[in-house]
Order: sequence, then C-alpha cells, then structure tokens
Amino acid sequence: MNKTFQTLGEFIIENQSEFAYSSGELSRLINSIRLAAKVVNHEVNKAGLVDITGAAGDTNIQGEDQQKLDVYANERFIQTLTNREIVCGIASEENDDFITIEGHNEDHQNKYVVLIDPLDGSSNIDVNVSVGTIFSIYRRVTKSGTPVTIDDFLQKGNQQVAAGYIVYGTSTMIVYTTGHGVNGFTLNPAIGTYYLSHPNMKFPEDGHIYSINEGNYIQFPQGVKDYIKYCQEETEDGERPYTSRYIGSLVSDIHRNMIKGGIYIYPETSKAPNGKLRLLYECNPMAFLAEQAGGKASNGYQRIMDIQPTELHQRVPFFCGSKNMVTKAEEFMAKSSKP
Ligand SMILES: O=P(O)(O)OC[C@H]1O[C@](O)(COP(=O)(O)O)[C@@H](O)[C@@H]1O
Ligand SMILES: [Mg+2]
Ligand SMILES: [Mg+2]
Repeated sequence: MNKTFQTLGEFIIENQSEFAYSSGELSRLINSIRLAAKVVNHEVNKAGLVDITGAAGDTNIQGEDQQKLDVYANERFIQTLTNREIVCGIASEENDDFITIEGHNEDHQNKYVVLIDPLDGSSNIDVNVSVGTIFSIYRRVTKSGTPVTIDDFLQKGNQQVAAGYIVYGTSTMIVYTTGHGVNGFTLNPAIGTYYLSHPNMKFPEDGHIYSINEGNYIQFPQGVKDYIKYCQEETEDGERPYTSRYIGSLVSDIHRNMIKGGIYIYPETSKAPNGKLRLLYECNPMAFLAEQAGGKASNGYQRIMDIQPTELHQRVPFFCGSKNMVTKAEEFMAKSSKP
C-alpha cells in the first residue's frame, strides 16, 4: 500500500503490534481522541461566527480566565474518552482535580489514565491564530478494580505509553507517538478522514529559529539572556543570527520547529519562578514527542521526562527542540549558574 495515503485507522491497526499492551486498547484510545478532535475542530473553524469565543466567565485552578472554547473542548474530550470504556481516570488543565471514571460496570477495570490540555494557546482563539490540544497517556499503577488515585497521574514522563497533540491551524493534524517514532496525520475535512501526511517526523539536529516571549526579557535568568544574545549575534558563516518566531501557542510553535528545526523556551521568570507551562499535560507529552523525533527537552538542567511530579498542575521551565540547540542553551544556563 502507498503509505502516504494510509489513513490513521489503517496505520493504528498496522502498527498496533508495536504497542506494549493489548492491541485493541491503543486503537480505542487514539480513536476516541481522533473523534473528539474532529468535533472540536468543527467549532474552532467557526470561531468568530458562533457563540464560542470569549471568556466563559470562570477561572481555572491556575487562576486563568477560561475561554468558552477551553470549556467546550474539555467537555468533548472527557465525554468521548469516558464513553470508550478504556480510561479509568482523566486529568485536565481545566479541572481542579482528576476525574475518576468507574466504567460502565462501575468496576474500575479500565487501565489507562489520560492527561489533557484540551485547548492550548487560548490567548489566540479570538484572533484566528492556530491553537491545539495536547494529550499524555499512562497505564495505571494502582490495582485495577479500585478507583484511581493521584499516584496514577503523578508518574514520570518516561513512563508515558503514548502522547500527542492536535494542531488546529491552516490544516488540522494529529501528531502522536507510542514510543516508536512520531507520525503526523492531516484531516481531509471534506470526508472527515485523517491521512498519514508526515511519516516518521524528525527534529533537525540544528535549526535557525528561536521561539521565546521576549516581552519577559528583563525577568529572564542570565543564562537565557546570554542564549538569546548568542542567537542574535552575526557570524561570518551566516549561521546566525537566528530568526525569532513566536506564535504564543505551544503546540504550533513546537510543530513548526519540529518541521523546520528550532528551539522553544519558556523559562522561569522573576514573576513565575517555575515558568508558566504545566509539567503533566504540556511539557511531558511534548518532551516525549521531541525525543521520539530526535530532539531534546529539559528544564534547562534536567531531562523533563525524569522529573518526579509532585502536583497535578505543577509548572516547570521548558527548553525543547533541536538537540544541538537545546544543548547549547543548557550550556549557557550551566555557565551562568556557576558561582
Ligand atoms: O503569552 P505567553 O506568556 O507568552 O504564554 C504563551 C504560552 O502559554 C500557553 O498559551 C499556555 O497554554 P494554555 O493556552 O493551554 O493555557 C502556551 O500555549 C503558550 O506557549
Ligand atoms: Mg497549554
Ligand atoms: Mg489550555
């Protein structure tokens, strides 16, 4: 079969032997995400027309004003995942605490927990700039037949069994990994089918794009300031200065950099000593994808996926992208933190 035109459904079936656990489970997990993504995509594409823009009137546990599309996407993903009889728990950026899913027989037999950022890049919803959804999947660690506990969610990123994102941009794509490389599928909206458009995605080892909100420059640690200066310096070989690109949607910035080569940094700042991004449903899944695509992800010092989580909504500084660029940024962080 000509792989380029393989559908997501066919790809899942053809590659399910790669999945460490029983085959059908992964299909049901990814299929439920695929379905919810289609429903959310439908609303995203009408943002501005329908009453789906603007604030929902509540704030989430992070103190952020929830956008109507945050709430809508959250409900769709939770509903679809719950109906598929595959998850025993869900944690979301938009829910203070994790949700226990008993399962139709109320016997807690399901084996997976899913952590989601239902709508990433919320500040871009109303201005017609691409946004996304991020998901991270683990096998539960507590005994099945009992309700999930916080331990099932506070697993290190290196225990993820699958992770991915949906980008709602010029086209809508699902990009995911189960630990065997990264593949991207583009939605053909006319027929509602995802096709394998980006097989075996790879982060170029080097790139010429840096993505950081320089509006916070004054608050950045010295290492980050030094790295930005390095990116902006002119070199005889024309390698630098790099180009600055920042969409303000993590999914879209990482997606671009994975295709073109580049680094995304959301560092700690004097106002936000742990940075802004959440470890469990933003940094861990993007780190898993980045590493599976030959890239790298750290908090400037430590590999993101080796960090032991302690809270559901904890934040970490995030450096992610082309391997050699992240290594260079870490060198500046190490140098500046030496006494
Ligand atoms: O506006 P800032 O401070 O640069 O933050 C932008 C970052 O915050 C986020 O919007 C946080 O994600 P949410 O929109 O899911 O809360 C990232 O997508 C993005 O990279
Ligand atoms: Mg987000
Ligand atoms: Mg979000």
